[in-house]
Amino acid sequence: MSFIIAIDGPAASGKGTIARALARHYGFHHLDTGLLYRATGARGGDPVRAARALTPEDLDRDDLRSAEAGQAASRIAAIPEVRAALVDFQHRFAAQEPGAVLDGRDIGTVICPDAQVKLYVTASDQVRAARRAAELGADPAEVLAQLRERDRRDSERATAPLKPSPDAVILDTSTLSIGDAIAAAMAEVERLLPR
Ligand SMILES: Nc1ncnc2c1ncn2[C@@H]1O[C@H](COP(=O)(O)OP(=O)(O)OP(=O)(O)O)[C@@H](O)[C@H]1O
Ligand SMILES: Nc1ccn([C@@H]2O[C@H](COP(=O)(O)O)[C@@H](O)[C@H]2O)c(=O)n1
Repeated sequence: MSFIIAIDGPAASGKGTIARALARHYGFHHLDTGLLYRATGARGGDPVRAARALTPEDLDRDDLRSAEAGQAASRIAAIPEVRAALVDFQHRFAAQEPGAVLDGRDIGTVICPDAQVKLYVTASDQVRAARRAAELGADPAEVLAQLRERDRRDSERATAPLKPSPDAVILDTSTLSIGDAIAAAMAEVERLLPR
């Protein structure tokens, strides 16, 4: 049986950074599930049709990391039929041996409720905005407003809202360096990894 690490959290909390490091360390497959929603939004047209037609190549587009693509993603992510169209791909990805790390908003709650490790990675709004602004070379105040709008939309939607699974370990990275955040996440995996 594949070993699944589910990592959820709000925008720019550092979940992708941790997910990539864990996948590299353990030799697991990694899926940034936000890319599915970003690529669906970037396809344009009817979002449900776009989600159903998504191919792995769509995830390689080089315009998916922009703030605009993030906003478009969070709008179409609130549509239940869009989410339903993306479930099978995520389940197949998670089933790969020897294990998989998926990061997103609903991995521990909806997509992989039986994941062996569940982390909810968070950080203060200001810290997240500063990190994302530095990454994009953007204005921190503008990024802060966008993050808050996206988090509100993601948390308040009716289907698969952003929230920690009751059995998730909460990891607040506000005052942690990247190395310390990865070490804290790895300590949790080590506790639960069968030997
Ligand atoms: N602990 C940390 N300390 C400082 N910078 C960090 C830390 N963790 C992540 N970062 C930086 O913050 C930015 C956002 O991190 P990352 O992309 O991992 O977040 P995310 O939660 O996956 O974002 P998204 O929701 O957009 O997918 C990146 O530039 C990353 O290098
Ligand atoms: N499991 C997920 C992952 C993402 N979303 C939505 O996509 C937007 C972009 O995600 P990033 O991780 O790339 O920032 C995000 O704001 C969510 O609306 C989702 O709904 N479920």
